[in-house]
Amino acid sequence: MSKTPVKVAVTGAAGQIGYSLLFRIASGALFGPDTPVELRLLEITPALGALEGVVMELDDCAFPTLAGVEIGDDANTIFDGANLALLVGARPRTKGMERGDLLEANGAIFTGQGKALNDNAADDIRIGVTGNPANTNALIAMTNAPDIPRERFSALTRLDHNRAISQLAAKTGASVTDITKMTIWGNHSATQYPDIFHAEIAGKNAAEVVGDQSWIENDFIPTVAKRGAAIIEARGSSSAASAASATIDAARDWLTGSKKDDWVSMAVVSDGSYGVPEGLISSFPVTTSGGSWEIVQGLEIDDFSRTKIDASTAELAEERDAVKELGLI
Ligand SMILES: NC(=O)C1=CN([C@@H]2O[C@H](COP(=O)(O)OP(=O)(O)OC[C@H]3O[C@@H](n4cnc5c(N)ncnc54)[C@H](O)[C@@H]3O)[C@@H](O)[C@H]2O)C=CC1
Ligand SMILES: O=C([O-])CC(=O)C(=O)O
Repeated sequence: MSKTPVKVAVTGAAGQIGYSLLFRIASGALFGPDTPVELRLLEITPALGALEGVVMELDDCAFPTLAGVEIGDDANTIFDGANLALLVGARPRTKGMERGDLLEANGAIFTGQGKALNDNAADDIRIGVTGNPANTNALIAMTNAPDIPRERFSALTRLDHNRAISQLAAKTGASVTDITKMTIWGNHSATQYPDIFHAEIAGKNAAEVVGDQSWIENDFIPTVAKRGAAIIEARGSSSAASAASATIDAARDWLTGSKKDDWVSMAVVSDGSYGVPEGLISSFPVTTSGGSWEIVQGLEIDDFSRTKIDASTAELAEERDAVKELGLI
């Protein structure tokens, strides 16, 4: 293992997601056992003490793939030379809050971080945004990083994608590995549209296998879309280990490629495909390869799906207008 380490920057590293995410990255879950990783961890100043404790634990794991750790509260320093930036740091919502409530509180973080990435990251930088409201935070960071190609930014809807696969597997008795071509459209919010009309279970159309439109509309879609709130209700704090796992899945597939005859859901900048307004960061079915993605084309969208996609992208347009109003983009 003599390769140059991949520099992975993680923000909000002392938070709950960070506590799961860092150990998985350090142990090779993202780049495999033969690629050393340097972690570059950003936190706000008051959390640096706690972050030092996390670094002590990372040291204590003696991970063969962990080549070094740098911590700090200055984004310019931490993003210096980063090849991958996972922007997790943001205030999570608590009971009773909707994601919209976080727009102002968290949006401001992403202007500064977008600029710092623009000025300091490596030329091959890829940026994944997990911190909520993830799509609009990614839009803010992208807009504030004019020198970084727009397709290098994505927001996390892989957790929703994984949740949708899990729910469909439970309903049909299929194994999660039999389920392919799941799609999350739109915003990582309660308006998202988990779509099984193009999904397959062991090669058969998933909606036909289920054969129950009422379950799709009244059970599956709301369960997936409101899963984050259900976890907050049950746990008293928002999903963390599953969010970290999805953050890894998303980055790994982006960099190493999606599986043959399958696709993944990623929120990426719209080129107008499927009527999603150009420039919004919206979730699509995408295939990936070597750090690039392509929106899957040619899927038939019926009236039911059209209405759902339009509702979620209308919410994204409203969020974009709100952050424009706040001067963040
Ligand atoms: N997209 C998705 O699927 C999911 C997103 N999330 C979101 O991820 C974010 C993080 O969640 P948790 O780790 O549970 O929250 P947390 O509150 O445990 O940790 C957040 C950390 O971010 C840090 N932070 C705040 N401002 C920062 C800044 N300017 N720079 C660097 N670090 C900063 C805080 O000090 C804190 O340690 C939240 O916005 C949450 O809503 C959570 C679950 C799923
Ligand atoms: O719902 C929340 O606030 C946390 C989150 O994004 C999720 O679990 O999907």
